[in-house]
Amino acid sequence: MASTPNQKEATGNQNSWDSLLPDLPKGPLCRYRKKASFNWKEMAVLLDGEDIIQLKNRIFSALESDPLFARHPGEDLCREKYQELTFLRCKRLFEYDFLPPQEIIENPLKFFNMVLCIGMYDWSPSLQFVIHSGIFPGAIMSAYKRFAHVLKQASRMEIFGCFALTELSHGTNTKAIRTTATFDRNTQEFIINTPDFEAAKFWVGNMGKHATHAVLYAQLYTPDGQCQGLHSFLVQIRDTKTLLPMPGVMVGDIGKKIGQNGLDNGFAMFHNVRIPKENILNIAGDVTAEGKYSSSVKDVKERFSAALGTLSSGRIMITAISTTNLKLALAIAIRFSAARRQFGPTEDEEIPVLEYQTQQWRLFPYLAAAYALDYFSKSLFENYVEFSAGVLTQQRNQRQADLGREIHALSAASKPLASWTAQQAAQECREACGGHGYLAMNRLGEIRNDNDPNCTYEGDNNVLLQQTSNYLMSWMNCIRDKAPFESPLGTINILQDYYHILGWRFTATSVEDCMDSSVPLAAYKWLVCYLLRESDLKLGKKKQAGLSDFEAKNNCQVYYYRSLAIAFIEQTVLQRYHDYTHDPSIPPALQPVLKNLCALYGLWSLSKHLAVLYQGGYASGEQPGRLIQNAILELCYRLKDDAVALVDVFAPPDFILNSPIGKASGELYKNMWGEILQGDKVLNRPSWWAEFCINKPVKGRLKSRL
Ligand SMILES: CCCCCCCCCCCCCCCCCCCCCCCC(=O)SCCNC(=O)CCNC(=O)[C@H](O)C(C)(C)COP(=O)(O)OP(=O)(O)OC[C@H]1O[C@@H](n2cnc3c(N)ncnc32)[C@H](O)[C@@H]1OP(=O)(O)O
Ligand SMILES: Cc1cc2nc3c(=O)[nH]c(=O)nc-3n(C[C@H](O)[C@H](O)[C@H](O)COP(=O)(O)OP(=O)(O)OC[C@H]3O[C@@H](n4cnc5c(N)ncnc54)[C@H](O)[C@@H]3O)c2cc1C
Repeated sequence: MASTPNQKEATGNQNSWDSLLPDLPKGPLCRYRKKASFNWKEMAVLLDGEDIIQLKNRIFSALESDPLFARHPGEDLCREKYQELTFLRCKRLFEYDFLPPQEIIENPLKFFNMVLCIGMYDWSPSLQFVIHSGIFPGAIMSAYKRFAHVLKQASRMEIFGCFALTELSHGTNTKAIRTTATFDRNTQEFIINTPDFEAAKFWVGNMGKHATHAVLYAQLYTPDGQCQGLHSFLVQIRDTKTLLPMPGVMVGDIGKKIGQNGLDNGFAMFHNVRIPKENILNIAGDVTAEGKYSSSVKDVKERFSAALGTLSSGRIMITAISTTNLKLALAIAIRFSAARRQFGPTEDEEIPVLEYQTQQWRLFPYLAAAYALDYFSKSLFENYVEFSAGVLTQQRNQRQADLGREIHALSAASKPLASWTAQQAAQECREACGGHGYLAMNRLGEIRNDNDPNCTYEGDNNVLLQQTSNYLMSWMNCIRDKAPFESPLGTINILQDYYHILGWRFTATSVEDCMDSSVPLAAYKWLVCYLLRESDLKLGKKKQAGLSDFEAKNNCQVYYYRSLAIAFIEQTVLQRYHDYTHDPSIPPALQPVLKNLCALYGLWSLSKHLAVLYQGGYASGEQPGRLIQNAILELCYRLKDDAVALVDVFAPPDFILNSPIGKASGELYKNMWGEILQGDKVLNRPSWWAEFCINKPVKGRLKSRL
């Protein structure tokens, strides 16, 4: 498989890099580009590999030359028009057929990258496309023999898919979903019903206007009146020839959102809608012709996790989507900061705002996070591909089950980490660009608003973190019993040394010591063990005080379970990135800057836990806190001359980035001015000019006379 995150060596030479990646235009940013310690093209080839770069080029240039994707400066589309355009663009993606199935099978990372490339242009068509051709088929794949024809129809866009789990009154709490699917053995059908409007399916992407078929989650009832729990079904909701609702279905659009308004999120209610028996997606269980429930998974909890297993792929993808937003925002803010000059040491010399310590400290840790999270999301996706291969080949061994649990625990925390990081970064980048950051044409508002739901969909971040902390707590018995244990990906193996690690202390004595990521990594290992111990003690105390399991766990979240899950995922991201950046096969010209990024990511993330490091005795006295702070500032300073080249590595072409202040030339004023003047009716007299010039207000006419 080409272009994996495990690829360690940049292939080729200057000529081959030049043929893959064109030179960037000359301009004010050259000053920084010349000072960079590395060749940005070599770095791009190392991180993505030639194959993925070629795919990206193919997609970007197709979009740029297609009038349907043309950018219209100053245009303000109404929602209806934006939804229509999004659908036309999504349809056009089928015509391009960027990735035939064989290419995806050979390298699934290409699918992952395709979604991100289209998203860099605009998330609405990208998400519409991925819901239909990723989430919808992904959810029915496990029953694929039965549904081969549906997958074929979906691949030709003869039908259009959505994924309908959430209801008006329940989202994260999936056990409380109330839509019912009752088996009728006389007709061999399921009857789908929505008990009342609060159980209407709600928020469902593609359902508002276009979807003809839904993967629908409902409580399965057998003829004996027993509820067999949450199952998924394939249900037709609109006629494929007319797009009118099917009999018994009421379906509509939920209205304007804070972002992603090209995408049609919808609601639906079902009244005695009959679907054939075969339309159950028999991942967790099935019913016989006589109406008896059968499942190869005997444990109810395991059945529940099997029914929700498909959500992990979405959470990994959202980790990458958020990281992509992080990159877009940083590309704009860092290029702006390198070109924008304000104040200076003398009256006649103004310096780029990137030279200011505060600007570096506000932006560079996010730059480091973008590199670390990018590596992590790709590597987790590869883990997921391995897991999926096991599901498709129906492997039912212990390793496969353990791998599913571990990936669930990782993705349930990496989605919160990445989406929150991008959310905070988008705001910081907006402010880092001053007033110009607030101008819609510069795109930071769109990035911030389109990123926002990443914190909520596919499970609310705060609730998902509980899944990760539950997973970590589940190892406490093994730890106490000193029983041997390990996980398939090895992410919890540090807990084997739990007692030993709890005795570790901060030992660095100079800023130079802290320049390597091994320092924050050791601190993180201690932090995870410490928070695990404290969470366990706290839970024990709550239970002893007579609280039920439910209450006890709820009262251990803040400062304990929640912090534990966050520390664990940060440690895991850092560990993977540390291993990658320290691999001897990384080209020597690239290794120093990558190591600086890794150390900065580790120290900056760790600095948010300083209070706990002191509280638990890992750090004491003035020195540790001071050293960490000074090391962060030193690393920011060391990265200053590399920052522009580091964003050149991941910034898409100007047309895709679509931000005058973020263009590669750095000619921010020319670019902004040009765009403003291209706007429709910029210089026109307003159509309501007479309201000022002729119809003068009669002052006080409407004043109350009571
Ligand atoms: C060769 C092979 C090639 C393969 C190629 C692969 C290519 C793949 C491409 C796929 C592409 C996919 C693209 C996706 C793109 C995404 C873009 C985003 C677009 C936005 C769309 C938005 C869509 C939605 O929002 S849909 C609605 C989503 N809703 C949710 O996520 C609901 C969240 N809630 C829950 O998941 C649960 O209710 C939860 C987790 C909160 C649990 O609640 P509860 O407290 O009731 O249960 P527990 O007791 O905690 O759990 C019981 C048990 O189950 C385990 N479990 C739960 N979930 C999972 C899981 N996903 N996997 C595994 N196990 C799970 C849980 O851990 C418990 O286990 P224990 O062992 O008992 O602890
Ligand atoms: C843009 C967008 C697109 C979406 N697309 C789809 C789609 O295609 N298909 C689909 O099925 N769904 C979709 N959804 C729905 C989405 O999956 C849910 O909104 C999400 O799972 C969160 O559920 P909720 O809205 O019910 O939040 P709730 O669970 O009601 O959460 C509300 C608040 O309560 C808190 N909370 C809840 N439970 C707990 C707890 N146990 N402990 C502590 N705090 C708690 C949460 O942290 C949150 O702050 C979409 C949502 C959005 C915003």
